[in-house]
Amino acid sequence: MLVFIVLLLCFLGKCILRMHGQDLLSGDSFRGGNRSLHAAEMPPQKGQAVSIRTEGRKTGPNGPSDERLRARKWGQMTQEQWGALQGNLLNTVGQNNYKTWIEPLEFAELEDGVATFHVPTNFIGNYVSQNFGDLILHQLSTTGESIQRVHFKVPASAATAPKARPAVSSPSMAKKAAAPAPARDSLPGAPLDARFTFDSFVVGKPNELANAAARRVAEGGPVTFNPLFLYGGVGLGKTHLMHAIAWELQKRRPDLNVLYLSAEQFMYRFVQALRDRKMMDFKEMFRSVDVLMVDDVQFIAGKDSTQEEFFHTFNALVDQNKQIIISADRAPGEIKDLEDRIKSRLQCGLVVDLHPTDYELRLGILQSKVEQYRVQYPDLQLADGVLEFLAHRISTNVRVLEGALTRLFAFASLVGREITMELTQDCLSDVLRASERKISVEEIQRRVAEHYNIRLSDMIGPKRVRTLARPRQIAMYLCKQLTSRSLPEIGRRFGGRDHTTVMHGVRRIEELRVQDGQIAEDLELLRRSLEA
Ligand SMILES: Nc1ncnc2c1ncn2[C@@H]1O[C@H](COP(=O)(O)OP(=O)(O)OP(=O)(O)O)[C@@H](O)[C@H]1O
Repeated sequence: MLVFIVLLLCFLGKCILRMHGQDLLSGDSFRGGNRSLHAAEMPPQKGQAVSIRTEGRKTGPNGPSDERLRARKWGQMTQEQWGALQGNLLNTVGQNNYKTWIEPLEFAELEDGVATFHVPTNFIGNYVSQNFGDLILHQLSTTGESIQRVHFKVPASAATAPKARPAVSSPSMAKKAAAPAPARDSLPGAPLDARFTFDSFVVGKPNELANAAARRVAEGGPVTFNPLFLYGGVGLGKTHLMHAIAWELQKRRPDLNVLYLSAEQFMYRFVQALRDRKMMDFKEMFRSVDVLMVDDVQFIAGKDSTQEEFFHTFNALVDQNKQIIISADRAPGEIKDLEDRIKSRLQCGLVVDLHPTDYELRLGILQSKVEQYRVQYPDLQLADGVLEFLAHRISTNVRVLEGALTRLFAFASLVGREITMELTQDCLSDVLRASERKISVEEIQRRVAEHYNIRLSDMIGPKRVRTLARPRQIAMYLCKQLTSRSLPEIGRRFGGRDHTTVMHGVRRIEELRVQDGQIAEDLELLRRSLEA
């Protein structure tokens, strides 16, 4: 009997303990006991109460448990740490990449060595993972936390939100968008660069037609030409103009559903839809836009299924009288491996090319960038002639030109010096070498000989009379300025002269350039004709 009573008491005691435990667990739930340390380090989920599960742990009814307090502290610390790391990332990836790819990331949680970030779209997630994943992991590891992996995901709340899409999809606009939040996962568009507007686009002869056509489309009036096809070489402003159209349309016609994306993103979305068996959603989404802008369409050349889908999307939109704007690096007819039926569709509207920049346009772009830099570097002095020099020397593309100027300003501000010609040549020696026009020594000799009306043979011959020696020195000077040849090489091409003779000639012309207006004018004329 005694044994029975003891057993009964034990059983009742266990029941009471278990009930008590469940009561306590009803307020908060906890994660597995064997991972209790890690669970206690879990940061709170965004927008929710802390959700940490464990077994057999208790918390008082009047306040959070120790674990919960620790979890909060950890969460705050991590957000702070992430904030600090963002600064490092900005320095490493540059402002443009940062704004487009890093800024939209929201730190969500750290669990089992996996740091999770929320991203507005799967596309951004994949892009960041592929291009900046290692960098972010490296930065996170500097905090001393044990992090093996970074993971990017679209938050569930965004994926299940009602389907709505802003007129133009961009992270900054997505941030501005009022509730209800758009279904970010359904946004296939690429972020727009806030700097690429019509205001910041410098117009010159080479791009005036493209600019005018882009502006017309950006008015959002009745569709007059479809598609607008912009093409041109690398870095000539195609993307800039497309973004400018998108921004302008957003301002003027916020009712329109504008979608900008690269052909690569189009393909990516298409493949993803196939994989997820969501082709109907894909078709519906692309057919519901009012303005479709596809950048770098040459990318889909040779990709049969993507071309097929693009073709149908294109036709469906044109049939509905929806505006399409396409860009490519060459004219439709010249895109290799692009189906003929697509080529002919692309030629149906207005095909406009952006010509390579000329000196005046390059100078205009540099001047406009310098105005922007004046705000950032108010104390920096810029010597006369530097912009003209850069506009002359860097004619490859605007991207390189801009990059050179950015570097120059950053460098000058770091060393606290005026931007002189000498500093420019030092700081940008590699860019200047790389973008050197392929002007040959022979071409210079020929032009100078023509200009001074002397025989080419006299240019390289032994005679030293002033009427021949001066043009020869001018030609040597121009060879030094406009080619990458060394002094000994130049000497060899001038009838096997010694490099000291070339050096003397170059110095003499440098002096005369300042003292003698006629020589300065001749040099300018010759340089222009050689660079034309
Ligand atoms: N006319 C212009 N005025 C001001 N900035 C310009 C102009 N043309 C190009 N740029 C600048 O040059 C850079 C490169 O331009 P963009 O990216 O639009 O070139 P792209 O033609 O699309 O090149 P890619 O073929 O490589 O895609 C951008 O920073 C852009 O702002």
